[in-house]
Amino acid sequence: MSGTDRTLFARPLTKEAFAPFGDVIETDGAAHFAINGGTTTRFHDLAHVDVATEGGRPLISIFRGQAFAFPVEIRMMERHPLGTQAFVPLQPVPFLVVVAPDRDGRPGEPQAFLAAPGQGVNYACNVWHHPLVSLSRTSDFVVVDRGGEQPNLEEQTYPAPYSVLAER
Ligand SMILES: NC(=O)N[C@@H](O)C(=O)O
Ligand code: NI
Repeated sequence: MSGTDRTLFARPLTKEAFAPFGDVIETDGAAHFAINGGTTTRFHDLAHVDVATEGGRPLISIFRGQAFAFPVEIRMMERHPLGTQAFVPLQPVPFLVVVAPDRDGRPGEPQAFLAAPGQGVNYACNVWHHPLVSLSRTSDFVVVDRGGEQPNLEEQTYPAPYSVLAER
């Protein structure tokens, strides 16, 4: 954190840095092998999808996210206690990923990551995150998450907003 005490700088999204919050979905460094007679490469098992808790089922949806401009105000966070949630852009566009550790049932200080074109994310179960933040232009994302009858959305508002800047 730098600048005022509620200013964040987005840092590059990497598997290592994001590991406490979930998976980075990307071909770089992924296990892969040729299939279909060598005409296709399968980048295999890129994220841990967990949506079966309490009878949940996997949903595949498309979110069309409107573009935000920096500085991005982070006023609230949410989480999905019963399942993971993956976002994979359908076009090679950057987007902003904001997550936070849990602090006694509320989101702690947020961490901002800039997903590069070609990257996606999979939030682990019950991880605090900000709803989709597209950048540059309205973009479509394939979203894989949990369907079921039980409530699976918890939201918390920060006492004061954080402001995310693109970079130092
Ligand atoms: N609410 C909803 O379906 N979207 C959020 O979960 C989100 O993370 O964007
Ligand atoms: Ni969500």
